Amino acid sequence: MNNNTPLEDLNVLSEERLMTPAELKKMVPLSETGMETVANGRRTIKNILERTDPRLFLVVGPCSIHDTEAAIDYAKRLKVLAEEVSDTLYLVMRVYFEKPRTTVGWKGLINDPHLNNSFNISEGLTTGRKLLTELADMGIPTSTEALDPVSPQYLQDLISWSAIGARTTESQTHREMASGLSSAIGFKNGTDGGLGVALNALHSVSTPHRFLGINHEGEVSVIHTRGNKHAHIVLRGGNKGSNYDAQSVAECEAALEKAGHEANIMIDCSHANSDKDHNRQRNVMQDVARQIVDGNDSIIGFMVESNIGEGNQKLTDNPADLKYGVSITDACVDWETTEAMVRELRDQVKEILPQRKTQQEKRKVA
Ligand SMILES: O=C[C@H](O)[C@H](O)COP(=O)(O)O
Ligand SMILES: C=C(OP(=O)(O)O)C(=O)O
Repeated sequence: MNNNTPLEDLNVLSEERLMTPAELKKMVPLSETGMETVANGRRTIKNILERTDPRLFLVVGPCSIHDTEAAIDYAKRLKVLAEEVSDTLYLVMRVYFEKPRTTVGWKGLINDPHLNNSFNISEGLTTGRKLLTELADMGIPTSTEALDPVSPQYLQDLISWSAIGARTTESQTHREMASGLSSAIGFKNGTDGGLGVALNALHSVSTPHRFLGINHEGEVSVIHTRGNKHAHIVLRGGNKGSNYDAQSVAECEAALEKAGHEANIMIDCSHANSDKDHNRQRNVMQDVARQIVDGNDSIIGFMVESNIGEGNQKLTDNPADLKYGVSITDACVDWETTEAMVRELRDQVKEILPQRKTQQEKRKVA
């Protein structure tokens, strides 16, 4: 029991002390090889954003990770595909442990690693860190949604690209947190499709902030950030429809220019851009690939929700009944479709890569 007055914690049931970030890192350290993977992943993405690398990067993988064995299985396939297309595309695996829910539901592996409302967050963080270190050892660059403002201290040293989701792009807490992240970061447009919140986020995140957080020893601290200079927008569609078409992309470019931001746009093929129909992700990618072939040079990457098996499944009272490699959050394209989509994109874009480089060089000179 604590010594609080009867006026405090009226809605708090209990508290448990968690290991510190330093303790978890000591227990699950990052190897030299893993460190190289992360450093190389971050550098490559930043080079793509800065246009010193003409390739496109793809954030591709499960909507959420609930089974680490299946995640390793997926990663092994991705590694082979990544090498095959590496002349044109840079593949980064989606390793999402924290899910922002519209109302309520399973909030991800960190919050409830046993999928049964036992909420063993300490185990969730440990399992998540172990998976990320294993992936880094395999040479797989990873990405995640930075949702909880405390968890980055436990995991972000393993991440090459981060997202701030549509539900939190407008949140000051998330913009402050992102201003201190070491990876490049994508801000989704709002759930209503509005670009304004993401444009404001790009302004905010590039600026230094002072805010409350924890340090590596787990002590409550005032965090003073430098500002993140590698932030960009992610178009994911909204309540009123999709926003990946050429006109929406042109409107986004104009809005970025007016606000004084780099014209760097990632297209999320899923979410409201696919109307949550996983099969439509392929059409979105094909349409956007055509825009790139036709000369668009503001699109720097894609997001795809992909898994071993197609679609999704409901999480029931018996997690042992779950089908292997199938999402328990948003529906995903299966592995075979993922391969086909990635190869199709590579084949289309490969031809114009030298031209794209020239356009980028021209832009740098201008
Ligand atoms: O990407 C995942 C979901 O779209 C997001 O977490 C919202 O999910 P929900 O509407 O099922 O809660
Ligand atoms: C939750 C996600 O997307 P959004 O924020 O666009 O809904 C996601 O990418 O997992």
